[in-house]
Amino acid sequence: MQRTVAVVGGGISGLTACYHLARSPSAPKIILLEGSSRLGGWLHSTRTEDGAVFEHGPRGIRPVGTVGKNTLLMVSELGLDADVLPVPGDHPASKNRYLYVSRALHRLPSGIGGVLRTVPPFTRPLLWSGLRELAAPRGTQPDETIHRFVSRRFGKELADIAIDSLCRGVFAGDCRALSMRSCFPALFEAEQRWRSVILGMALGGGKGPALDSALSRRARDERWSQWSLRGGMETLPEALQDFLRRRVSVSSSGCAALQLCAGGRGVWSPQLLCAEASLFPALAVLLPGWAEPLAQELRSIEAVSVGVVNLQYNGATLPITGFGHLVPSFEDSSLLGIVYDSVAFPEQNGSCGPSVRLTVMLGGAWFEQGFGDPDTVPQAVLLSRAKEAVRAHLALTLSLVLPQACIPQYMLGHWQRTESMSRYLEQEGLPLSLIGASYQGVSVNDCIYSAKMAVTRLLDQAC
Ligand SMILES: Cc1cc2nc3c(=O)[nH]c(=O)nc-3n(C[C@H](O)[C@H](O)[C@H](O)COP(=O)(O)OP(=O)(O)OC[C@H]3O[C@@H](n4cnc5c(N)ncnc54)[C@H](O)[C@@H]3O)c2cc1C
Ligand SMILES: C=Cc1c2[nH]c(c1C)Cc1[nH]c(c(CCC(=O)O)c1C)Cc1[nH]c(c(C)c1CCC(=O)O)Cc1[nH]c(c(C)c1C=C)C2
Repeated sequence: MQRTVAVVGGGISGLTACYHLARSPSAPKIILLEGSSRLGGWLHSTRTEDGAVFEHGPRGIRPVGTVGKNTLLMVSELGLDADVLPVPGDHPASKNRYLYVSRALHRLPSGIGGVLRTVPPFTRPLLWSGLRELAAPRGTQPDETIHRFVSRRFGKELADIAIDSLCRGVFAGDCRALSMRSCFPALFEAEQRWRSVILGMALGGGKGPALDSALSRRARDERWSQWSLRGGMETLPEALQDFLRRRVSVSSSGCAALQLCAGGRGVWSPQLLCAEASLFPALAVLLPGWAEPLAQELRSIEAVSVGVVNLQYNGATLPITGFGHLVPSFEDSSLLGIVYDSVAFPEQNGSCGPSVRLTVMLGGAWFEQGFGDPDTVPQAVLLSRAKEAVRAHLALTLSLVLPQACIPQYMLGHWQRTESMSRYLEQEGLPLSLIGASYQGVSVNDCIYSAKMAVTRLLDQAC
């Protein structure tokens, strides 16, 4: 009898799981249960009548590493090569990233010169931090906050300014609470294996699986820092949806409860990012009472809200060019940073003549402190905060759109939580896999790769 696999959640993780299930030679019957009226989750692009694109969630994907190549391979298989908008290595959006410190924008140092000289806002050359790292002893803790790890190895100034900002620009989170082991596993392991992160990065980096495609070779040759798609990131879930038509039954009535029946199998892709920080309880409540140990672990995975404000300034020009700028928490905790979308992807500006498109990211781990309850904060408050920041940082005035978002937070001990959930599923013999941004990486690449791996394991078990 043909097996049935249920995939819960039609974000990029769930759609990728369906894609690999449908392509398998022993494809099961696939049911996709989605709780909203559209598929794609956070890959959501608003396209205006004049052709401008505004992203609600991710706006660029990195092409590097196993996970980056894997995504480009899927993009190629879906026939999207011609839609890819690359940002090559010599583009200003690849070379220039800024920090807003002491009410001024500072370009982050790059190249040998940048490392040897003192570059503000830092008070000594970054070379000093590198030498300190090479001499620092190996850590002894099973897990550590990112801030502690970096202070111990590279010094406090780098942790306070650069790492604080980096964590806000990737996790919208606080590096004093996030786990090094779970957020940056490759760096954590480099220290364990080689004693030094720098040595580990230089000497380590074993070969991953062969996932090359013409697109990933082009990305390597042209040193792309990131890529998007002409019609916006939502083009990817749309292409997956086209592929899955007639291969998958989609139900948009969502999933109200999960029950095991004899011989049943399920791949669970929970709701991972939502407007509020309470998404994991959402999956936890679907579980039957007897799976309380799993529900408890799920409830303890936190997430933060991000106010995403898209702005378009017609006829304006930016005073600087680059990817964007980040604001460290000591400068302004509730303003995370501003992405200069029109610099990286001018093709998405639309036909209204020259314009500047920006995305202001607000809140994150500091949302409640800065704006109150994400459920009730008036959009006008976020909009005016965003416009004010653009005026103060970039001397531009005017406006458009705004949605909200959430990013899961890997706090200390996250690795134990994920291991304990896997052990529980194995011990109980539960036919379930947990995939998506709350477990093994928040990037689109991570979600796509972990969905593929879960399907491979599930199909292997069946053989
Ligand atoms: C503002 C923002 C910026 C980002 N920027 C980047 C970036 O630049 N680069 C990058 O790589 N990544 C970025 N990310 C991260 C990345 O976009 C997400 O981690 C990823 O899209 C998560 O995909 P997912 O499928 O796991 O979850 P989601 O996209 O949240 O999808 C989950 C799906 O499950 C559905 N669902 C929920 N509950 C139920 C239920 N009970 N029954 C059925 N269905 C249900 C939801 O409606 C949704 O469709 C960003 C995220 C945000 C929010
Ligand atoms: C200001 C807030 C945010 C900005 N982007 C995100 C937030 C919360 C979300 C995000 N950004 C990236 C990822 C994926 C990470 C990956 O592993 O691929 C996610 C979930 C990419 C990214 N953005 C910045 C960095 C340093 C990275 C890591 C990869 C890379 O080096 O490209 C920096 C950055 N993010 C934002 C701004 C304004 C900014 C720096 C100028 C917006």
